[in-house]
Amino acid sequence: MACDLETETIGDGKEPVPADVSEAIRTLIRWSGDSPEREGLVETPERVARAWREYCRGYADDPAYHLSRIFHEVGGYDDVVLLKDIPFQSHCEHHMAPIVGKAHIAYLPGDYVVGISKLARVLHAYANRLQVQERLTSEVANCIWEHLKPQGVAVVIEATHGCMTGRGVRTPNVIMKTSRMLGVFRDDEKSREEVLKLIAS
Ligand SMILES: Nc1nc2c(ncn2[C@@H]2O[C@H](COP(=O)(O)OP(=O)(O)OP(=O)(O)O)[C@@H](O)[C@H]2O)c(=O)[nH]1
Ligand SMILES: [Zn+2]
Repeated sequence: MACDLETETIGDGKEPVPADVSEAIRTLIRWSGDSPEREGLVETPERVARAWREYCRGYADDPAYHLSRIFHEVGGYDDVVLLKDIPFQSHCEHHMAPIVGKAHIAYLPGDYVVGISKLARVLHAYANRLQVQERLTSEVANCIWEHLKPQGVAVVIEATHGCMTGRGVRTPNVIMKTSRMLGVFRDDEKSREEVLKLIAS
């Protein structure tokens, strides 16, 4: 599969769409109450199919790859590194509706640090899949813990779920918050309080 990890596109955006995928989307349009033969909808099945390949590009992206280039020399820096307010989009695995939010990723280095963009890349590699917020939070934290081997990792995610705002209970402006603490941030209350304060600041 052609996946350019730098620009985060899949193929050239014009790859052929299998006939059964287009037909499935035509069926969905009919089920929704419209006609797939209507002029404005004729090319929609292929557009939707390609859009979904793009929303789900994380399946072709190995999160661990982004943590394969780590640095030993940090000039004696031994305090928390925080990447705050990283915007992301995902889709919930129950309704395939948008999850939109921001993530905060912090770690206390052990022997290594990583280029900060890589933390956001790990997030997107997992977010661009069908998800539940709890698993997304855990997967990001576990990946950093396993591959960067820090003393602690804290991942906090705040997001709104389209399946709650646009359908179902139809309750707007509700934010779901999840957090996953590992190492020192899990075991030591003072360290956890410090990192949460930094995230909230
Ligand atoms: N814990 C959790 N729940 C989620 C997430 N995304 C969506 N959900 C919920 O998943 C649940 C699925 O419930 P079901 O009863 O199987 O589906 P449903 O009948 O469409 O539920 P309603 O949304 O209440 O109409 C809903 O309560 C959603 O709000 C998530 O990331 N984490
Ligand atoms: Zn949902």
